[in-house]
Amino acid sequence: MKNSKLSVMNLNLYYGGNHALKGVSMEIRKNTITALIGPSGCGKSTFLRCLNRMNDLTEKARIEGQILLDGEDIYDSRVDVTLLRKRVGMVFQQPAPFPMSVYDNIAFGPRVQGIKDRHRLEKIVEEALKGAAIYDEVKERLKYPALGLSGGQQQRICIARALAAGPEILLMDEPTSALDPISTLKIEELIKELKKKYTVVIVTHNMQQATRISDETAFFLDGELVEFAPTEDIFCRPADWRTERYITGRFG
Ligand SMILES: Nc1ncnc2c1ncn2[C@@H]1O[C@H](COP(=O)(O)OP(=O)(O)OP(=O)(O)O)[C@@H](O)[C@H]1O
Repeated sequence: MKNSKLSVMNLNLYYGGNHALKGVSMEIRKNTITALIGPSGCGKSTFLRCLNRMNDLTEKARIEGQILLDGEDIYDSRVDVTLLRKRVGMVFQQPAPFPMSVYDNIAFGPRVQGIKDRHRLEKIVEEALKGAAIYDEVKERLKYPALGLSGGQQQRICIARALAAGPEILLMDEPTSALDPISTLKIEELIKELKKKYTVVIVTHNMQQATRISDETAFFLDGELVEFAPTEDIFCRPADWRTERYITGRFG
């Protein structure tokens, strides 16, 4: 497919005897926002974690199928998983900055990568904070503890931390579910801005959020990808009766 960033082909995932993803295939296009929706336990987070091999950390998770990133299999044994996770960054539900200053939070990853030069680090931190639309709010407070910021600001610090690694794809697992409506809207605006540079895949329980920000929506049910289509089609003219029941609030 033209502009494909990630191609997922017949992906199955088992947690021991629990078949959590069932033959999922999907093309995720570059510079788009893809929303993953579906009832609790349908496999959204599991699917998201497959995209940067976070499930490798779960001992009993077994995967079959293929995921290609720019045409290359991310599960190939020669893949450097640390590098993969640099290319495919992740933002979680609970904003969880490290208990250190704003500056050190962002510089943490680059320092681990061996960048020591102060000017270079300063530039990376500034760029990442600007990219996460939080620079103006914290530029006078770079030495302050990140945990002293509001929840919405902390989440943008976490996004900045992900950006500092220089990713191509951002995976977001319900990034606004712990935030108030104003902070949520700010993060949504930011995500729409981020797609100019990055490819975004976001799990959300909030269907309005999916309609507000995503280009394409994937509806999961019981480990199966029921429907994957442009967001407008999913919400205005779903092809599958199960999608229709879900988006009209009749189950889930
Ligand atoms: N680490 C794990 N070990 C074992 N089973 C797991 C693990 N993580 C998820 N599961 C199981 O896999 C299935 C899918 O869970 P997953 O968390 O991916 O769903 P979800 O759609 O993201 O749910 P939610 O919306 O509640 O976060 C569920 O049956 C869940 O119990």
